Amino acid sequence: MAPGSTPLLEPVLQAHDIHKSYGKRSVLRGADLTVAPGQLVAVVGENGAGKSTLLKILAGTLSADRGEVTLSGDLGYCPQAPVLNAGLTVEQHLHYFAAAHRLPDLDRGHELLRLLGFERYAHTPVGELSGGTRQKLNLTVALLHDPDVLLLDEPYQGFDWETYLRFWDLVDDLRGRGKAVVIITHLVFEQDRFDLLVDLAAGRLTPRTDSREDRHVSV
Ligand SMILES: Nc1ncnc2c1ncn2[C@@H]1O[C@H](COP(=O)(O)OP(=O)(O)OP(=O)(O)O)[C@@H](O)[C@H]1O
Repeated sequence: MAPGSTPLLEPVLQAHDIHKSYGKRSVLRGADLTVAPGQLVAVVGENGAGKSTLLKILAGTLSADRGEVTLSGDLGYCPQAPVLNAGLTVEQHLHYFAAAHRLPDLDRGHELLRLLGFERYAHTPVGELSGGTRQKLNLTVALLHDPDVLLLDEPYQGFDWETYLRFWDLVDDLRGRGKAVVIITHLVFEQDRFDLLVDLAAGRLTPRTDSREDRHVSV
């Protein structure tokens, strides 16, 4: 069990003793994390602390040198840099990813376009979108198959205030439906939104004791 993390429900995501170096640069040195269904977790830390590296390892797009990640259920991952095709429209991305996830229709995709306020760009090629709108599509793609665990790497970069608020409505809805959400954030003012805040420093994760975790797990 990760220090300070005591979910009552079976974890949907567990990382144990994760180590990762880039050449001689040791970034993760025994990072542990346990996430329960419906838990909203913030990963905070200085620039270069290894937050994105950790998320990539949790998402399975980067291998750890040592340690183990256990996931139950579907995963959605929103990386910092959108992996989108500039020549395809927003709608074409929905089709592509819906097919990849074998979804029967685009209903959830269209709902996300509406919720994030960018339906008017449905037929615009990604190469012509603003950075913030590309980020909305990046998030939509991660959410499309309604995954059980969501890993979001600074997901609201470039969002205007209205979209930022809509983003949190979306997260509240996910959390209320038992989805686990792990978010890398730098924004100090939003930290009381989370059930659990973990600090990444010196390659290890340390839960903050003043998080809302106790409140959450007693619900
Ligand atoms: N592919 C790579 N090759 C070599 N070094 C890397 C690579 N990716 C990241 N690093 C280094 O590993 C360290 C951790 O990087 P990472 O991007 O995980 O940090 P971060 O906490 O997400 O930073 P930020 O808050 O600036 O986004 C940094 O020193 C970075 O330069």
